[in-house]
Amino acid sequence: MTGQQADPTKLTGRDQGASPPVDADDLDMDEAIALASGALASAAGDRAPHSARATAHSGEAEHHGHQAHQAAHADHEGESAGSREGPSAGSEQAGRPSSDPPPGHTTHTTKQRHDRHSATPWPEARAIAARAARSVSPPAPVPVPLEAALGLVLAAPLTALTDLPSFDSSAMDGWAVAGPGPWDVRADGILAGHEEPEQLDDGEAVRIATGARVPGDATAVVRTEHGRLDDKGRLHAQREVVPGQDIRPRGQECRTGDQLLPPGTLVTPAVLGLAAAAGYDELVTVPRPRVDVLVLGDELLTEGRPRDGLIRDALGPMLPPWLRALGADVVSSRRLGDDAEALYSAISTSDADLILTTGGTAAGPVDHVHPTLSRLGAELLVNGVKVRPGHPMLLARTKENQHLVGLPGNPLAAVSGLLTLAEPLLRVLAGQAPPEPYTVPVRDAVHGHPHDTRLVPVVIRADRAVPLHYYGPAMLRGIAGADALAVVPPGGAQPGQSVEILDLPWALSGIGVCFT
Ligand SMILES: Nc1nc2c(c(=O)[nH]1)N[C@H]1C(S)=C(S)[C@@H](COP(=O)(O)OP(=O)(O)OC[C@H]3O[C@@H](n4cnc5c(N)ncnc54)[C@H](O)[C@@H]3O)O[C@H]1N2
Ligand code: MOO
Repeated sequence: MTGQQADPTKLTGRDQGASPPVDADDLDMDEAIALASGALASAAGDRAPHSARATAHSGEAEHHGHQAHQAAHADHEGESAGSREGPSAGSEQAGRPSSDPPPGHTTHTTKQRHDRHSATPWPEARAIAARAARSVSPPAPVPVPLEAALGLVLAAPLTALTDLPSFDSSAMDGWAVAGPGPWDVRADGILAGHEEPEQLDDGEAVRIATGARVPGDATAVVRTEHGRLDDKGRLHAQREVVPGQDIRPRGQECRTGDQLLPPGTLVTPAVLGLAAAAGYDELVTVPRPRVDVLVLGDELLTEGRPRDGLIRDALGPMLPPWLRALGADVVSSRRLGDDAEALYSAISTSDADLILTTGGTAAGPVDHVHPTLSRLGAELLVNGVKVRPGHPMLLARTKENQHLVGLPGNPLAAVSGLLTLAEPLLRVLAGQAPPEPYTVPVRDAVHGHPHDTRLVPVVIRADRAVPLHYYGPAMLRGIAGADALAVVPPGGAQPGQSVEILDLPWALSGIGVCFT
């Protein structure tokens, strides 16, 4: 990994030796119920945190366990009780499968809720997101000056506008020679950028610089260090001279009209260099998909320390640069609080290709995303995904050529939604080919969810994925030190088992390249 100084796999201070915090979503509701009813009593013996979760509604969970586990219990409880609902609502939830409507909820709300049975499997959710983007009418390609094209994708093949090299040129500093030596050396030399030099006759040589035009009839270039001038000023080669040596013939790299790169190529610094060499001043590119980010939640502060039950908005600072790294143009990023009208108005007036909301995807009293989509007549393409964290994420078509990805509010759950739904969609809209999937064996056992895929922050060390601690849905501590997310199948992964890896955009390319 580039530029990483600290090793996040090493624990320090009082965390030393602590086992990874149990994730808030280690169990699904059915298992929690079984635990609560004692059916899994023996399993609960060595999984104390889980049994604590099953009784979370009684308020005991917060007092179980120690150190890092305590934070995870709080999440556990939060997950089963609903992040903005009180303890009694929690106890309702903890006692029934998530597919059952809790008392007091309207049928409308119940239908909007995601449950495990209607949730989309993780690989399928990604495929649906990519397909949704392919259903959009492709935008007109735009010509962009070279200096603004980094990170965009070529909308047309990069075709050579010239032969490269465009003239026969010297590969070395030395003498251009004609015929066998020794050679009489002309008085004038030839530098790069000079006009066409005079022809050489057999037995003649001329001083030449690297990159300069080779005179017609020159048969080779003799490097400075391989030639010697005698006292009459004649040049002698000190090595055998092979015809054509150190001459770069015109068109060696390409001929005018050759395709140098196909459409869909990401414009990297090397592509900019090649394009310039091949004669381009601007490149025809796929316009960046335009994204509006809407951050929901009355509890969010934009500065200072958390206080009075308010917390810092972690997603406002995180999502725009991450989206840019995925090829998007973030047109706006706004905080709307928990205001259903403001959300309705922001979505209905947006002309972005993608609207990204954060928070408000669950069934709490101020979770307005589902009702608003329903009011807008949006088509839900994905309503919950079998992935932890982040299972309440959603994808909707809000109008022709416009989609909305609803990210759950828990920050790591939001990352999961970003990589599961927004990334495949944006890649297609941005004209990028999907990255070739690859797997890496995990170094340590990774705890899995019984039914769902789990995304776990990892660092790659010696060709092994090392799972990081602090991967609870509300935690960014793990992902902030990670190279990638490991895709852990239902049931978990054993040491040495290969799992798919989702790279984080900055881990390979470095921050300067990917965030322009
Ligand atoms: N009854 C149910 N409650 C919940 C369920 C469920 O299935 N049934 N799912 C839980 C899961 S899992 C998640 S994830 C969250 C998703 O909730 P929302 O998308 O509605 O998000 P909020 O309730 O608005 O927030 C959740 C949590 O995240 C914090 N948050 C929100 N925005 C930010 C931000 N920009 N920066 C930092 N933290 C943020 C918020 O304060 C809450 O703590 O729902 C569970 N509940
Ligand atoms: O636990 Mo949720 O799955 O935080 O997204």
